[in-house]
Amino acid sequence: MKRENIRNFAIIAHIDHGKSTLADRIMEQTKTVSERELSAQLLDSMAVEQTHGVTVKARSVRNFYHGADGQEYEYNLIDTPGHVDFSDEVAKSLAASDGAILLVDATQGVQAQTIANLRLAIKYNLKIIPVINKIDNVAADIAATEKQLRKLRPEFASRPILKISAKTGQNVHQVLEAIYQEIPAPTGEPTAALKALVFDSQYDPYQGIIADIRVFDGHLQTKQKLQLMGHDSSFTAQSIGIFNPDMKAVPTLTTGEVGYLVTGLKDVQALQVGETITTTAHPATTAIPNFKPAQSMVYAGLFPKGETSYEELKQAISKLALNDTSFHYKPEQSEALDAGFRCGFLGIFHLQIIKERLRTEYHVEVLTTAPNATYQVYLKNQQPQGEYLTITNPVEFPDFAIIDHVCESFVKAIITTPNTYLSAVMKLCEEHYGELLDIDNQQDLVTLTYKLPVSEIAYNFFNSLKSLTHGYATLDTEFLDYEPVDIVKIQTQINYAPVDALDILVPRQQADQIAHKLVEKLKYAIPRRLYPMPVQAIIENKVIARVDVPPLRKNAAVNGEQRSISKKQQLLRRQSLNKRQAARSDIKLPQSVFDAVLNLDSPA
Ligand SMILES: Nc1nc2c(ncn2[C@@H]2O[C@H](COP(=O)(O)OP(=O)(O)OP(=O)(O)O)[C@@H](O)[C@H]2O)c(=O)[nH]1
Repeated sequence: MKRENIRNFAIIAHIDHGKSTLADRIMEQTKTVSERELSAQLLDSMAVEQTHGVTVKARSVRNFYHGADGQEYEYNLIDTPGHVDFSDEVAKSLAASDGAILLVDATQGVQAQTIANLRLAIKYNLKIIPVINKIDNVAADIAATEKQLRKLRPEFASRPILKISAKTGQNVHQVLEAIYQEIPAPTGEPTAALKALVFDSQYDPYQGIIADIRVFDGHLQTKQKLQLMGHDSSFTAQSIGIFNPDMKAVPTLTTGEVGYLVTGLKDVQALQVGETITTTAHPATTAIPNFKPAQSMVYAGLFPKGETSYEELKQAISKLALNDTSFHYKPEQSEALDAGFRCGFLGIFHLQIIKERLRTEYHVEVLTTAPNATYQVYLKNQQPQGEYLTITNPVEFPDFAIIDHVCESFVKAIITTPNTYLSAVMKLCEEHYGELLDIDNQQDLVTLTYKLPVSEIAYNFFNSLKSLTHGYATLDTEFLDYEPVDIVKIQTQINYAPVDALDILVPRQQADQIAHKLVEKLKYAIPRRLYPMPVQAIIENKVIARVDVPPLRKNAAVNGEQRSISKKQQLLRRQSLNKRQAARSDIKLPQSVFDAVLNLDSPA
């Protein structure tokens, strides 16, 4: 296909506004797939996507469209996820696109994620086509949605705004026409040295790393010797192809085209998303400017559970990380849970999705510890001045006696909510030490901008926000800066043995209250033994709270039964023997224990 007739575009929208449905309709109307094949949403093929009904991974599909101008066009469509926790995926899709269809659900109007995605598209300099979806729905308020959209950007004020139903296919042909008319053809030099951007990748046990690429300059052929810009290592293009929507091999990918490259590389670290590929024979001189991978907001420990071994978890995690650039990991050794990984996520929902993907795609079971934010710890008499420790794991939090001060990451939280829930949302933010930065009214919607400590939103904030607003509010976060906070560590001992995996960092003001709640929750979460087990919460070497996990059977020493002294002594000896054997080593903690820490906000 000649370059002038290629269009690379993404569909961006708020969650559930209909991106995947529109992608399906486009594939159907361009005859990429038949109606029958579309019975299941094709692009959301991952098991976890089908269970949740959301798109987690971006997908690219090549379609051919016969325009009303008589020409044939190659449409490379990239489906993107809409959840706030996956904005990194959206960024990757946009880095490979020249234009974006901004889809807005007429029953819901403009939402926070519509605005956040629009911001990203503008950052990548994309041509944006605003489209109103779900016009067939009886609850659709097309006029109001159009009014909101027109206010979003000066260029939307007077341009035509398409109104479609992705479900019925009504007016979808107008979108197909607008794509070649409005989105520019890719630029680039077909005769220049090869420059291809890796915008996604996955791991195949037989074929190694398969990279999703866009060719920016030159062309790529099978069996070509390739290298990464800035690296010495080289590899051969085992095969190249396109998604149609399944993988289909092609001999060449030329300037502007999107497709896949089978690298044969078996080391999952060998190729990172965002890198530029060139040929060893005629290497390009400069790399394609990289997009910035998102910073991890929350960290949690992932440990093998049940039948899963450490090695299996390691394999699964490294392959998954290749496929998800916003997921980071490093090995961790816990006294209570043994060998595992410290992992960084964009948010709690991201953590849940990773956990499920590990289970459904890699068949490994994991235990996750309570998530925490990142802290910068400045020590007393620190040499050289201004140096700090970066703490992503509460276990590594230094002794309070040597700490000078601690800084925590803060985010800008942009919350869009219907007006009716405004006061409830503001109350929630204030309870979480939020500082109101901005408030913006758009008809029935209010967009609140708060500065919030990450630790406050790392736990239940998102769930509370959703339940307060019956699911209507949206949350988008952006890293701001580190600021001083007064943080202490709560350590937990079960049966006098410290359980490092239960360490949590909390604001000093709330520490006592949290310590009491924690032991109360643990009392019911820890599996019982034949003898009572004390659970203690310790802050700065002082026991702040204590409960006893009741024994499975009554204690020989305290039950009121009439027994001979020698019988009681015998029982007591046996119990104390049990206790000594049990202390430290064999406290097996189920996931419910860590969930208890996670749900400290809810009543005991
Ligand atoms: N009535 C009506 N429903 C639609 C239309 N388009 C999509 N839907 C429905 O809206 C829901 C969400 O659609 P999806 O296409 O999965 O939305 P999405 O934006 O891809 O969602 P995520 O991948 O989770 O971000 C589904 O139940 C669709 O059937 C439409 O034009 N009309």
